[in-house]
Amino acid sequence: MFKVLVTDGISDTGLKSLFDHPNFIVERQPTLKPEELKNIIGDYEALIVRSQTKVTGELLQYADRLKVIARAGVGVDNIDVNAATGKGIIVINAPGANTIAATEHTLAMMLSMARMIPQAHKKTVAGEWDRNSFKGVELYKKTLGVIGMGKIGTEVAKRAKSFGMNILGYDPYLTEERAEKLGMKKASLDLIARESDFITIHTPLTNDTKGLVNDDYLSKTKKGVRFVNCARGGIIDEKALVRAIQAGHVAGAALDVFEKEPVADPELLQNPNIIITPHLGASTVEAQEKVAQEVSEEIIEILETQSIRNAVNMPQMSGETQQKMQPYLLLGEQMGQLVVQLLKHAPSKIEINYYGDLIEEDTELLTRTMIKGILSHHLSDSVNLINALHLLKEQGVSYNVQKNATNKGFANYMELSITKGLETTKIGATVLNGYGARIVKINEYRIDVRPESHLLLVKHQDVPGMIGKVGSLLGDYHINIGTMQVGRTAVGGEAIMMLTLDKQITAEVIRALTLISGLNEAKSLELSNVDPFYPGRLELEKVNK
Ligand SMILES: NC(=O)C1=CN([C@@H]2O[C@H](COP(=O)(O)OP(=O)(O)OC[C@H]3O[C@@H](n4cnc5c(N)ncnc54)[C@H](O)[C@@H]3O)[C@@H](O)[C@H]2O)C=CC1
Ligand SMILES: O=C(O)C(=O)COP(=O)(O)O
Repeated sequence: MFKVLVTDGISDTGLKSLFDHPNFIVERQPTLKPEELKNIIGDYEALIVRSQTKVTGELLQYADRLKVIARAGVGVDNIDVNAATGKGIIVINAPGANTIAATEHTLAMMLSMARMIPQAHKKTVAGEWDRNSFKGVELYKKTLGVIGMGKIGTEVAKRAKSFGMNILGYDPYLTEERAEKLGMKKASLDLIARESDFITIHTPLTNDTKGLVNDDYLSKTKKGVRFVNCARGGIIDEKALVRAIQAGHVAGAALDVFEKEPVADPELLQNPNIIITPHLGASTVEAQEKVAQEVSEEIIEILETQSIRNAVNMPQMSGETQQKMQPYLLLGEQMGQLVVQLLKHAPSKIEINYYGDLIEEDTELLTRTMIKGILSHHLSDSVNLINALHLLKEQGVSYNVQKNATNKGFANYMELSITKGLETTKIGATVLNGYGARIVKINEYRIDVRPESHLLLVKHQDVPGMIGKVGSLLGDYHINIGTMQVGRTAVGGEAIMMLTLDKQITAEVIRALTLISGLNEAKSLELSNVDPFYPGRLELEKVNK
């Protein structure tokens, strides 16, 4: 049974899949104080929030069972994603589910500001029929500057075009071609300042965007410009905005989001040229159902089948890439598990090299699987694909990943080496088309072994009779050998034997093996379960059965 805590106002209809699921208990606590939340968070596997609940690092210290934090919306700035990552907690959101709601709210705010509808409404319902104070401006033939041309910015631009506006867009990812297709112009921030009659913000709040619209930027804008912010408070410096409005340079602002919510600053609340809504951009019936439905379904998928779609703290992969990469992901973790058992110590340095077809792929997740495999030997279950890199940094282990144009004789090949002091161990592996995963190199020895749960590595003198002696001793202990491979670098020197066994070998058998004359070392190597958070892990397990 999984327990899900829902704070903030989340749509009941959207939560239906969780309510209906026999393995989930959903509890709603919409009015908790931070202290109260701290006291109960330890009971839940999943937490669903909107923008109101602050999921701080301190709160997460109490979240011992928490596996998923779901943001029923887009912005995750109310969640300490770093702290969640450190604890291996997946943070998901519902990108796109409230795009239309936020878009329409932006246009509603722009039109309301242009025609002073809230101000006129207030006066009229108070009994005054004032037809002189509210002469607005038209959007037609005006220039709209859109800062942030992502999902919402793009939809705003499309709709503003239908009002006959000229659109300028700024976004580091906006290309000339896409701008042209949308019938708008790609512009710099300065050009937007110089030419826009309206400027609307649609970026996340980041270190780059915090205070993006400040005194300096405002001083570059056209006199009479009007601002809309339905993205995040803090992107526009509120004090600077008020100064520019009071100076008569900025004609007005329509704000849905604030540096501090709820907003209490009288300079904003009582300014006749500023219209305000209480963070309502996503508040439509449709958007609220959709965000809640998307995160509910994803929570079920993550906790029941361990597959992830919209994690904020995990590299994203298309379904097609996931399918292609699945065998490598499992092999990567197994390489990590093996290499650390060979080194016997926790490493201080990790080197990963990709060759052949793999250099064309996004290998970030694959790298994480190797690191997870290495770290889990000493840190066990506390490591997963979410926190692997974070924990590595915490342990002070350096890592380096390289993609190489050569192919090392295989269509794809990956090599993982780890170092502690002067000692380095290395595993090379490939996925053979039609035959599956193979370990093809251990340190300097070439081998060809399918990774299985129980492995035995023997180092011995390259002399006749060694294979027979090892085989017969294992037989005496009723240990069945699945496969066996030998490798050597020079005839008559040291050689290795890698065996796959049907069961784990005991310390007693290892001791008996080391008594064989000519046998230098015997080592049991164990491969455990794969990470529960692989994308498509279940399919992967089917493939490997
Ligand atoms: N008021 C409300 O209730 C709502 C607010 N939002 C907020 O709206 C914002 C945009 O949401 P989406 O369009 O869904 O996100 P998105 O991720 O699709 O788009 C964000 C865009 O901002 C761009 N960007 C990032 N840094 C930038 C910079 N320094 N300068 C210019 N562009 C930059 C990105 O390249 C991206 O294209 C988010 O902050 C989100 O939290 C979203 C929904 C509702
Ligand atoms: O999705 C977003 O980023 C929003 O800002 C919406 O916030 P809310 O869910 O309405 O508290």
